[in-house]
Amino acid sequence: MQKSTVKCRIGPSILNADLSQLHAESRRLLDNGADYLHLDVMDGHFVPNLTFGHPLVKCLRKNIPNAFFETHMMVQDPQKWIEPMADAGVSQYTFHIEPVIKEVLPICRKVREAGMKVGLALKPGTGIEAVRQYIDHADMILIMTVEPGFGGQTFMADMMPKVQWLRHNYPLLDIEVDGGVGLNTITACAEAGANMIVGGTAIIGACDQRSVIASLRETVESSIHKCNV
Ligand SMILES: O=C(CO)[C@@H](O)[C@H](O)COP(=O)(O)O
Repeated sequence: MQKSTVKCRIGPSILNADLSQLHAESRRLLDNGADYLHLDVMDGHFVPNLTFGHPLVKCLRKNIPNAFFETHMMVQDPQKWIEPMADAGVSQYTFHIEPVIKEVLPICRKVREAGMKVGLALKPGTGIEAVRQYIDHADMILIMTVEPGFGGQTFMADMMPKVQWLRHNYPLLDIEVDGGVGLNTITACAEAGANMIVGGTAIIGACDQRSVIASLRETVESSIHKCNV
């Protein structure tokens, strides 16, 4: 009988794309093999940067009806945007636990009730113990490998023990890494056990997006395969 296992999925972050061409850029990423789109929502409070909100996601959804949309909510008040993002057609609502540490569980419930998957995100300074009790209420844990707020930063390899701990204890959990992930850093992520890979500048800035996405996938799939033989 085939062992059940996690699947590798590559989700480009569109943060550093030409946002005036968001539909075309998103289409191109999906045509080049992306499994989902990672949409970085920043409110200028939780992080010192501002991007876009549910109105833009809704427009994108109208043009791209079928792709899996993950919103990475880098916002101070994630409760506030659950309904608007569900209405905009978001598939997975990934929020940071830091500003809402006492309300994580009710927020997870509300996200599910609104029809979206739940992702819980951890900043680099947040230890895994902060999320442990909520893992069973989430579909995915996002381990940030840069300080959230900007694309193009240096990958923090010292976040890999968090990924390793999660994979060791939760063999079937979706574990995402985000920040500075590209061809030079994917092996560390894959070996630690990440299966959902967010790539920003490494994919958006590539001349050949298809081959970068394929290489990232190959590295992750070969690690998943090694763990299963
Ligand atoms: O959430 C963030 C940054 O806050 C990320 O999604 C980055 O936008 C990824 O970009 P690279 O670090 O891969 O360039």
